[in-house]
Amino acid sequence: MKDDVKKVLLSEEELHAKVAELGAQITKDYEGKNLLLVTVLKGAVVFLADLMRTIDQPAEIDFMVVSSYGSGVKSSGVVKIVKDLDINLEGKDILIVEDILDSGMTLDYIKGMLLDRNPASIRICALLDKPARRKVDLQADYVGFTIPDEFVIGYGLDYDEKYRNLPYIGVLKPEVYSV
Ligand SMILES: O=P(O)(O)OC[C@H]1O[C@H](OP(=O)(O)OP(=O)(O)O)[C@H](O)[C@@H]1O
Ligand code: HPA
Repeated sequence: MKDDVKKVLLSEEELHAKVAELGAQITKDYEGKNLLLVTVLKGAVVFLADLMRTIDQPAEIDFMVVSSYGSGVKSSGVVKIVKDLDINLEGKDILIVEDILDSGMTLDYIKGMLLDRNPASIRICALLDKPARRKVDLQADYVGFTIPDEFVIGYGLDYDEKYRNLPYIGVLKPEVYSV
């Protein structure tokens, strides 16, 4: 698998150090709150699994599955919910845990939808931020790394559903895309 990788963008060590830093900050900020970590499958599962163990507050977790209508969520911004959250959001302090904020269309839609359910608060924690591709005015409240406009894989992120199990974040060789 590593023969397909052109370069390592973020090593396992860099990822783990940053996740610990984010977890420490979230621990402070959510003292005495009703923290609910909301994750959109599948890309963010690896980040969530690591992050939640660095947060020293009693937290709940819940998952959503979304998919795009027709020509794709990234261009249209229209998202269909395939699996909704199980937990009632009223009074909860929601932290949406995402692997990457790219165009921002997915998160913009999800944040708006969750806001309608009367949570006490709602914030976004994105491991990666690719601001060069943003199409909506949306920023994460917690960002791990700001990255250049390159397609990245690993640590949960996929290309064609593969490479999620790479323990680091890398960039694929161009020939992998063209086969
Ligand atoms: O900011 P955007 O341009 O909307 O892109 C970000 C979204 O794209 C990825 O999900 P994807 O649709 O690839 O599904 P996955 O999580 O199952 O990989 C990622 O996990 C975000 O949810
Ligand atoms: O760079 C990326 N890699 C994988 N999935 C993604 N979804 C949005 N951007 C990316």
